[in-house]
Amino acid sequence: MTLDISSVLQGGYNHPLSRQWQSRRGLDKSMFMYPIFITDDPTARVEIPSLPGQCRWGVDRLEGFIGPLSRKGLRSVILFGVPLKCEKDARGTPADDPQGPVILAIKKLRALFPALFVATDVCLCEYTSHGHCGILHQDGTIDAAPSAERIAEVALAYAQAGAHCVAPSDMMDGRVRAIKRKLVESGLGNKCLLMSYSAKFASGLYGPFRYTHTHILSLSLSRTYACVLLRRLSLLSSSHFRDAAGSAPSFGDRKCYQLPPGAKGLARRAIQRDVTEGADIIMVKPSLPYLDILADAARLAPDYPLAAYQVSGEYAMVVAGARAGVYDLRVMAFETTESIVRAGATLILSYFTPQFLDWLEA
Ligand SMILES: NCc1[nH]cc(CCC(=O)O)c1CC(=O)O
Ligand SMILES: [Zn+2]
Ligand SMILES: [Zn+2]
Repeated sequence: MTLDISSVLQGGYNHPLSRQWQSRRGLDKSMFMYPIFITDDPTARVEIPSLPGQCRWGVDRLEGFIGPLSRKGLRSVILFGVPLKCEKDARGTPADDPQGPVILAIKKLRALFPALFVATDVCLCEYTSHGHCGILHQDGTIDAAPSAERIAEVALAYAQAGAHCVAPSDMMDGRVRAIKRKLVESGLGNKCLLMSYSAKFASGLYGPFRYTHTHILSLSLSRTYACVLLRRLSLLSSSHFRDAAGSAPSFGDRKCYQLPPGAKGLARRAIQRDVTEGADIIMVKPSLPYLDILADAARLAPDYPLAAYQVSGEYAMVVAGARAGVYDLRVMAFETTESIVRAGATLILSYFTPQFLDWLEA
């Protein structure tokens, strides 16, 4: 029996919030999905200097952190694992460790906040020894089929732990179909939403995010590949040094899977591909430099909710400009967000979410 994943629609509107995302409307609280960083020290609350106002949180802190936001109208979060103590390997084994921070956080948030929509970023880079988002051939290039399969396995583990939504951010070929298939086969096809980072560009704007994964400035990360040390010698500019202990690859870059900034055609093809592979929500990332892609996505996939990720570097830019006295923070947070909605987004992944809960208070 072949599995017809294109017949499965219910996963996309199983939740009251995902039903709201089906229609286009003006800015409101339910459009915001808040990205939060969960680390493996249960009591941690560590500020992230490059992302002012954002912290890495331990699971024991989630009640105190999310409780007040939930009372202000927070509807959804997306979880990013920041493992700092685990043993990383070539296949990203800790990604679906039942005792890992993401799975524990899913369970905790579901139990504490029944009305909160819990999405999880799905990627291997935080958990692989080489820091790439997939599984590699001996020569260091991406091995597509096992990468998609492994990512699907991790997504399934998050869905089984109770995630309402799994969101693959790796940009591996075939992973949307692999994930959807696994969800359907496991009886979760009509329960768990698949939000695909469909058009994710190889952007300089992920800098602060990679820094969120930085524990100590250390050069002792991965020694799996012979070329690493050699390459590292040429990568010791301050910015690469900073990335070195985070989720940044220990050699090479992500340009073989994330899209080149000028590649409108590839972005359009990736969006259409993910639609046919069974995505329930299409995402464009970053947001502001790619509003044309967002508008294209709205035309290419008019029948789908459309997400935009205003990424760490965009947030940092808005905050930095405000701190430098260039403009008012609130004015620019609204202006950038409104432009994203105008371009066609029905939901926004935003580090400004807590502020908007205050600002949108009627
Ligand atoms: N797959 C990892 C991942 N998932 C989300 C982001 C960026 C999020 C942000 O910058 O806010 C990244 C960084 C990257 O691809 O290098
Ligand atoms: Zn990744
Ligand atoms: Zn590569």
